[in-house]
Amino acid sequence: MLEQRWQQGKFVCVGLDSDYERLPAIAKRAGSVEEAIFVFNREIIDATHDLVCAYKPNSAFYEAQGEDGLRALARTVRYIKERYAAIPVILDAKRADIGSTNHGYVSSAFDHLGVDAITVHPYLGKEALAPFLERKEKGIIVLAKTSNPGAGELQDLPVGEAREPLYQVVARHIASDWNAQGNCALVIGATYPADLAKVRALIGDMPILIPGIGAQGGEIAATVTAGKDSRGWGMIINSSRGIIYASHGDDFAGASRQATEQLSAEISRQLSH
Ligand SMILES: O=c1ccn([C@@H]2O[C@H](COP(=O)(O)O)[C@@H](O)[C@H]2O)c(=O)[nH]1
Repeated sequence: MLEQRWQQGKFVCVGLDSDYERLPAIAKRAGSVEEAIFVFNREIIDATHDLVCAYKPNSAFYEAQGEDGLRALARTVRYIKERYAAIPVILDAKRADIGSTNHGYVSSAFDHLGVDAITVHPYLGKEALAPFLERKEKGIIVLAKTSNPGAGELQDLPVGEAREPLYQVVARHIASDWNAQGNCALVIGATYPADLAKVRALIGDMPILIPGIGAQGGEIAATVTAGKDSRGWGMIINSSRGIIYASHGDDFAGASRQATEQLSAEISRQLSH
């Protein structure tokens, strides 16, 4: 699914981090919390669907609203699947536990919610993540170097005989060993372009989900230079707040389209250099 989108020059992932408290008044007038979040998402999806390579709802914003939020998330995923079936949906939930518990996370995300991919953290190791990794028709996107300022506290620690930073060890393990089904990808923050380049050199053409553009300070030019694969593809470049809150007025959907178009055009410009 991603390759089809990349072939069309689409690299932007719209992060549906729909925080009820930040929704424009016009969306809140839709009624319940569930309805407001769903309507907000639907308008943004309808306004951006032809520009994106993926949508990425972050489960935190939906869980925060209890049952209303969870119903809005389920309706949002269903809406994308029914209207825009070619667009992958990534659930950003950063799951992972011992193997037996992971079966529950897998059923919840893939069988009930119906998303195409999920983010997980690697801390419990390949054995524990087997229930995710075995789902060869789904994408398993593993955190390697996150975008936050404190990411290096653990992720940069030198490990093993070669004293390699931990995030590089994680990236190599996943590319060489965990990816037997060809369904893995990595998360590398746009805020660390030098590390992004190092990881790209280690993992070949494996996809990378790249958050941290815009609100967190990541720059497009450095991200594209460091993140593109040998085909000039391989990037899922996420922007959440920069797109969905581009306007807080009645024109929020149009503004989200404009912000997506701008980001997409900037990525294309960098790719053509
Ligand atoms: O390293 C990471 C991993 C995930 N995220 C998530 O991506 C979006 C970023 O939102 P912006 O508003 O574009 O900053 C959000 O859902 C994060 O939880 C990340 O930022 N960094």
